[in-house]
Amino acid sequence: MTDTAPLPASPFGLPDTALVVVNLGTPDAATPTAVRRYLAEFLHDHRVVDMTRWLWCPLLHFVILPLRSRPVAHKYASIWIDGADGGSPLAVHTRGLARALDAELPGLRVVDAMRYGQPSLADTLERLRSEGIRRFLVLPLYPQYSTSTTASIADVVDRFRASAPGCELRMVKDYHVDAGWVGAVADAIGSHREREGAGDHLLMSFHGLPQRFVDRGDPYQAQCEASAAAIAAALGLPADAWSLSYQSRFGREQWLSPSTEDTLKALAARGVTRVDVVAPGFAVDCIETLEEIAMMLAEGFAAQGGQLRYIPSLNADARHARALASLLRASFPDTVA
Ligand SMILES: C=CC1=C(C)c2cc3[nH]c(cc4nc(cc5[nH]c(cc1n2)c(C)c5CCC(=O)O)C(CCC(=O)O)=C4C)c(C)c3C=C
Ligand SMILES: [Fe+2]
Ligand SMILES: [Fe+2]
Repeated sequence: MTDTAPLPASPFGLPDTALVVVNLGTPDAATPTAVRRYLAEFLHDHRVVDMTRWLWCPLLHFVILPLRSRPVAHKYASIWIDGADGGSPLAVHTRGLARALDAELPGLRVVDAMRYGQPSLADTLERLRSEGIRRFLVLPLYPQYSTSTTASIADVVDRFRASAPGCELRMVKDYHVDAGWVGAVADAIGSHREREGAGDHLLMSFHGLPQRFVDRGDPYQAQCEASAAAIAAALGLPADAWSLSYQSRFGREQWLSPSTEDTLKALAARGVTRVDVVAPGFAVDCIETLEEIAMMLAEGFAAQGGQLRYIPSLNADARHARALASLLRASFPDTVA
């Protein structure tokens, strides 16, 4: 089949191919109960915490969930989006991006799904199959591949594939240096700099990962570095005008360094007062960007006499949808027109 050949239609004239846009997941309310339910599912995944269950389950159920659910619920409450179409920013923006992609890709049925929580990826695949979909394209909203995130989505896809003979499932692995995506991130940074004036330094902050994962072969760190270098090159930034750091450490073991917090302290100590922070690993805004960077780290930097300006994620921006649509056309030329 060529790039431009029409998709075979289902008996009802609807597309028989679905694009499932998958994100991590998020609580369905900013309450300790909902956060506990979400964290319990997330932190039970062996891809995320690989500690032996004998040790991890008691620690999770009797220490982490009781201690963490309430303060984390307060954090979610501080960023929650009100209104009929509201909710956790990660859910709201993921839904919005799926709608924007649906408009870009008329031959596909585009839906959003979550690895943890609702709408569950496993249930979504099953529902689509019951509605006649036989071909599935899966787009994890992680530009950089990690076993803790992308591979966990692949686990669900593999399980569904094994249970659904006759269905074809294909998945994007990563898009960390995809030219369209790099251009969209660079454009968003460029627009911010035009509007607000360029800061003295651009910090690209990525979600962290235990160092151990990288030591055993996870390509995540190398892909974050390649993404940051490509974005800086697209903006024409000299090496001393930007840096890369890792945020959102969880637990006590060694995570990737330098941390975003330490990097901001070092910049303040060097007399850098105006820092623009962007988070290119987060396709959409979430607790880690809106609460951790734009609220907590910004407050900490202000206390050191500086000004931190957070540049929002691409979210449901048309540039984002166009870049991902091109990526899908290039990745699946026989299916995406
Ligand atoms: C962008 C890529 C991500 C990687 C890699 C990643 C690894 C990773 N995360 C945790 C623990 C937590 N992460 C949490 C939130 C969270 N993580 C990502 C993305 C990546 N995580 C996103 C997009 C979010 C936001 C979710 C939202 O609802 O807005 C949380 C929950 C919040 C909290 O309790 O602080 C935890 C916990 C580990 C352990 C890990 C790698 C092993
Ligand atoms: Fe358990
Ligand atoms: Fe995380």
